[in-house]
Amino acid sequence: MGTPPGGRRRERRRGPHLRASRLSRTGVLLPCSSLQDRAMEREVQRVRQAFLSGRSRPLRFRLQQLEALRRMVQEREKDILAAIGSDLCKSELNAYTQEVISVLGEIDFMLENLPEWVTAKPVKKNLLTMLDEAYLQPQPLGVVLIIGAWNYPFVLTIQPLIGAIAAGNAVIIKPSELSENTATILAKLLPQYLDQDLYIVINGGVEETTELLKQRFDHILYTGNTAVGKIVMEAAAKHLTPVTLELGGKSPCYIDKDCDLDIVCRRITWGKYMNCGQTCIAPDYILCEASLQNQIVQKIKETVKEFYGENVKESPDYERIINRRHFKRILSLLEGQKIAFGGETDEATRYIAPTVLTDVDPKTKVMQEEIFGPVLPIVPVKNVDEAINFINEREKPLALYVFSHNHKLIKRMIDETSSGGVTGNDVIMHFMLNSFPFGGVGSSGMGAYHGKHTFDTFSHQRPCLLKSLKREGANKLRYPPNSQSKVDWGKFFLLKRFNKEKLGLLLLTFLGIVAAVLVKAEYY
Ligand SMILES: NC(=O)c1ccc[n+]([C@@H]2O[C@H](COP(=O)([O-])OP(=O)(O)OC[C@H]3O[C@@H](n4cnc5c(N)ncnc54)[C@H](O)[C@@H]3O)[C@@H](O)[C@H]2O)c1
Ligand SMILES: CCCCCCCCCCCCC/C=C/C=O
Repeated sequence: MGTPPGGRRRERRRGPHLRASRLSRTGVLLPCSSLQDRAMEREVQRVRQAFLSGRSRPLRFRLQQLEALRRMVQEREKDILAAIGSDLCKSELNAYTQEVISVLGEIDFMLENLPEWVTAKPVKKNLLTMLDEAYLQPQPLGVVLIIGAWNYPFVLTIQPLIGAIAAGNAVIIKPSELSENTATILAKLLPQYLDQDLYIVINGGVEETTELLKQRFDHILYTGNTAVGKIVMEAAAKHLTPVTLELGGKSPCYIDKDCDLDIVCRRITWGKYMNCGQTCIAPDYILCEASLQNQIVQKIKETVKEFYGENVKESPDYERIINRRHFKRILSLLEGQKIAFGGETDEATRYIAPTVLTDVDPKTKVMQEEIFGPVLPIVPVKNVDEAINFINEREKPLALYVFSHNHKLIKRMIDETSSGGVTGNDVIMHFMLNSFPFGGVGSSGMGAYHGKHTFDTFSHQRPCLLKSLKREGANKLRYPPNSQSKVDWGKFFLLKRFNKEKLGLLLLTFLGIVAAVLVKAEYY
């Protein structure tokens, strides 16, 4: 079990940390001034120089760095779990299953597949290029910036890093300052295990992030809220830097009448109250027919007792809200609502009990913003058609959940709505399958990562066509002066069409057969 949150004392500690405006890389503290701005520029330059040295590119080096990262996670597991524990009041066991397992799984997956992914892939050729070498070569983008989130401060920062290293990039990692213990441990440990010039951690708050975003990167992957996502994208646009934005939204959960409510409620209770509701893909609210409401409340209540015991506050499996600002924000969402159960709070420890709201009016505040806390509104709808309309009238969510025995209904829900990802008859679990791209759509984000998708996100698929300096005769067809005959040849080579009235038809046909045979021989 990590250190329990220290209430006001911890809040005070976090204040000066931000005001001190420190750029800390391996413990370097700098005064708050324009000197610091230049220091930021120099740091990014230093990383770029390291990238330009070319040493991040060889497969052997990437594999070594990934193995070193795995060693770091294994050897310093206790420190990492303690840091996550202090930030979110999370037990070691929960920190391990919710964060460390995914990181280790992702590293293993990369190590296993990277040799194949980095290999150039031949592409299909046409008649014009049949004698040439044509392939796609994945190449690193350069210096990438990863801005992590605080709610799963380890996995949401390190998982993108794994793919960025695998793709051969240099990386600047900016952990969230809200999860300050994990930010500190990352700044301490990563330089002990990874190349210190290619992969650096910059810690700080809004001021440092703002300064960092003025620099030029070759890709930025940001995880966090939509408002800051727009700031990141605007800053990136100044350098035409591509972005991956892993944002949030209100992920709906539709419960059909035809289902096993005991199981449904157990799964929803797990996904909603895990990490005290601070999960980007947590079910945000429930849509169901009014007749189901009371049963759902009763079953979630029973499950909360089964999971966390009589006294949730004492459970090692129940976390706390990250800070006072978010605590107060969530409390404000309860105003005027019908609390079916839960609702107990404790400001000193930022505890909010698992809470369910019933008969929620969609116009109220709790239905206007992502809750990101342990509050579960139930919005009654007449039927699945109304549920689909309800979802489609709102911003596209990061996740969608639908529970039913009726497979056709689930398929219909998928076909007629949009969201980053979907899990049918469960919640959260699509995050755990690394063959899926993880990301949002519309206001829940753009781009995706996990597994090969992270490698692709941080790579450029470079088309390479290698020709010979011989065979100039065929190339003359495209040089001026142009003629009808050249056009006919062009049609033949590129459109596989030829003018039947023209002489030479027989010759073209013959050539066509020869070319087809050659292409086939070259391709297979
Ligand atoms: N898609 C995902 O994988 C994912 C994962 C985690 C969280 N999220 C989303 O993140 C949201 C909640 O977390 P949050 O940390 O964004 O909320 P937050 O508002 O508490 O965090 C603010 C963060 O943004 C930074 N920030 C604030 N103003 C800034 C500015 N002007 N310029 C640069 N940076 C600035 C801060 O430094 C801080 O790190 C939710 O919407 C959640 O769904 C998404
Ligand atoms: C023994 C079974 C292990 C399954 C563990 C599932 C843990 C789920 C962890 C979810 C992590 C969610 C990441 C967050 C994304 C956005 O905030």
